[in-house]
Amino acid sequence: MDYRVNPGGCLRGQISVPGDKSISHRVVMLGAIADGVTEAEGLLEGADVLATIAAFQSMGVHMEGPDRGHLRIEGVGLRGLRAPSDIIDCGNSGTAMRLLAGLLAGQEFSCTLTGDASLRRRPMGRVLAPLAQMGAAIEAEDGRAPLHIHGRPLQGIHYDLPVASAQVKSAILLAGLYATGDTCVREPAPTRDHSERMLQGFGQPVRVEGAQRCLRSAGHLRGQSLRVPGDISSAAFFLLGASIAPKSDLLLEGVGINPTRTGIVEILTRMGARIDLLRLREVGGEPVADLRVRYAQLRGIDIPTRLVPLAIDEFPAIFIAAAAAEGVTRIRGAEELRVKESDRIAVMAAGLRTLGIAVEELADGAIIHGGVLGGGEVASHGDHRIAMAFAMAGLVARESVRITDCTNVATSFPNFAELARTAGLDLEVQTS
Ligand SMILES: O=C(O)C1=C[C@@H](OP(=O)(O)O)[C@@H](O)[C@H](O)C1
Ligand SMILES: C=C(OP(=O)(O)O)C(=O)O
Repeated sequence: MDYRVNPGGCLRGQISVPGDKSISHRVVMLGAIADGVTEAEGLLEGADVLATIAAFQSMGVHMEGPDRGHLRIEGVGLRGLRAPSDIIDCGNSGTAMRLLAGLLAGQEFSCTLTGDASLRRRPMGRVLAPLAQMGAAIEAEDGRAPLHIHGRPLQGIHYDLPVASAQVKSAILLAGLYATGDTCVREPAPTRDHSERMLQGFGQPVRVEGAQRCLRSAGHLRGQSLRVPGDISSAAFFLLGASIAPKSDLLLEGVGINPTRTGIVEILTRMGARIDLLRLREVGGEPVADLRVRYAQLRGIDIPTRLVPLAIDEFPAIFIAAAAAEGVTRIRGAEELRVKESDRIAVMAAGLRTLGIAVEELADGAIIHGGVLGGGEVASHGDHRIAMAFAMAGLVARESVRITDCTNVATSFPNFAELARTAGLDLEVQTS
């Protein structure tokens, strides 16, 4: 499935983006192994989260939904999962695979996790190493999926994360629920803290000791009812589009603004964007606001490296903002982008060059020279965020932009095309 975006137009009105993907995965996981019922509202019904739901159903967890964002989970308790009937397919989702590896390492059964071609290329050694230190037995060729997990008793560890990764942190903390003693993870820089917040909400204390997060298993979790906030990583494409397209004025309702996720707001604001945070409130243990974004001429900046983990999924959008800005933008310290659903540095650089923008690719980032975007055909390489970022580039391109291989947009934002059209993007979905 391809997108074709015709130039012109602006983004206006009021929209709500779907539920947060990171939080949705976690509520399914914790709800499944909690005691009692968990009810989620506003859950993302994207393919990545559906893969996590199917994984727990195959391990004997009964769920109703998801139906219009509502999911009811009958928790089986920490020790209630059963050996899955088949190989677990995590699809395109790194979060599903890495968090499940931690959650399943201490079970009393064996299972296998696999995924699509993109996920089978991504590094899993980063979770296998700490889990092995905890006593896990996980076989994987060359540190890649499929992962063959042989459940074993685990013991807690103190682990210094070599990369700033919320997925690795979360995998270790989830394994810690099944381990004896304390499990502590130290991060080199702050990363999203949804696991820590949600564990607390389910009655499992997580201690914060400087850059270290520690837990000692309470032996059980308590089922919860919670509402999932809108995903700031999905809102990011609209923050981008409205910032670069003249006459835009858009309100995004109910977006999660957890400070470990708001790097995109800070980066765009530093570039000159006009973004207002309105009606600040708390939803499901997470801060939420309505975001108003209006057109503004953006300027190139040097992106502070401390903001990289706080905006890690927003770099495809940031590359487009930089291309549409006046002057030069430098991105450094972002080598993690090379091991996402695609090599996001290489794929963004190639796509921008196709549209006539000068980009110097660096091992850990890029230097982007803002200019006028032309039209052309850009390959998304099956990466949802690349597809949505280039769709927004179409607002300011001189000719139409065709983006190929956009099916995976459904992993994180199933109604993207429809919502973008509602807001004013001239986007056609082409299936051949
Ligand atoms: O924990 C999570 O839910 C996520 C963590 C990030 O990955 P890393 O931990 O690999 O940086 C992010 O890119 C991903 O989309 C979701
Ligand atoms: C990197 C992403 O997700 P995951 O690691 O879960 O595949 C993403 O959604 O941009």
